[in-house]
Amino acid sequence: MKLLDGKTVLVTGASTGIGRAAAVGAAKAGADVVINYHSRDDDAAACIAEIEAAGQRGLAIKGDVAAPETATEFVAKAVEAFGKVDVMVSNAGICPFHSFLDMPVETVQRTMQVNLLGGYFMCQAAANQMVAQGHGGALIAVSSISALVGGEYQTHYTPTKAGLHSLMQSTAIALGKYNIRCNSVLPGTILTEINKDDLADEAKRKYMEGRIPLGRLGQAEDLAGPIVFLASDMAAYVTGAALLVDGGAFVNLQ
Ligand SMILES: NC(=O)C1=CN([C@@H]2O[C@H](COP(=O)(O)OP(=O)(O)OC[C@H]3O[C@@H](n4cnc5c(N)ncnc54)[C@H](OP(=O)(O)O)[C@@H]3O)[C@@H](O)[C@H]2O)C=CC1
Ligand SMILES: C[C@H](O)[C@@H]1OC(=O)[C@H](O)[C@@H]1O
Repeated sequence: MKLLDGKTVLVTGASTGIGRAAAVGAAKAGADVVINYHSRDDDAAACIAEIEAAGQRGLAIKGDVAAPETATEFVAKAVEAFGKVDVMVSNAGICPFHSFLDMPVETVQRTMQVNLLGGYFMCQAAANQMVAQGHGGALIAVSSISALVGGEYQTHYTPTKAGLHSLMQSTAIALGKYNIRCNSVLPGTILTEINKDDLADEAKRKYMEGRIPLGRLGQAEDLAGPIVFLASDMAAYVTGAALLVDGGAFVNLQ
């Protein structure tokens, strides 16, 4: 018996990085998995191949999470294909690093729309489906350590991560009566496409590594276990929680 046997798990932003690791991790734990992605057709197809190699069914649906209708379509197509939705992992996100004083309006708006509003509408669409099904479910938002601490070039980004953290707290209250659990994971610095350019700066990368008690930056796969746990019945009494997955970076003051 695997942790997610019989469950249908939806993951946004799963063509690469943390979303892909979560999708493949869910499949390895026994779930059928439907993924959303924005632009990387080949990577999305490769993710589905990994899901199928794990012996599970997979389906990729392209769409921009910034548009509310992407969420309702994503959930509807998942139900059409696999009959139900048990878990929504709202992961899609962007972080175009930029200084505060000259931050372009469009960059702020796009970051808010993708990261926060995209997460809101995805969780709302999944929750409506779960309520209609009548047997509970789990929402998991990929927030960030950046929900708790700031970043000089992330003034448009960190509020979206704090917002997702807060969204899971409020939805935990709103949806508890339906046995829908709502939690967030708070990754630290994880080596993915989102920060490839930022961490190409050797000095910055070394500095970030030096802040981490476990002595290394994270890999996308480091998030798979925590996400599978929160999706599973092992976490049946966990809701409104936020799980730091940061190698200890947050607690490392001195
Ligand atoms: N890496 C890190 O250090 C940390 C990351 N996070 C969060 O983790 C999440 C995943 O990031 P990560 O894996 O690192 O980054 P990646 O850049 O590797 O992956 C981002 C994923 O999001 C998708 N995506 C981007 N924009 C949209 C959109 N408008 N609609 C649908 N999908 C979209 C991308 O799709 P495609 O490639 O097809 O365009 C891709 O699948 C983000 O929310 C990020 O904020 C949190 C803390 C730390
Ligand atoms: C993209 C950044 O490297 C990454 O994003 C986060 O949310 C983390 O806090 C890191 O800053």
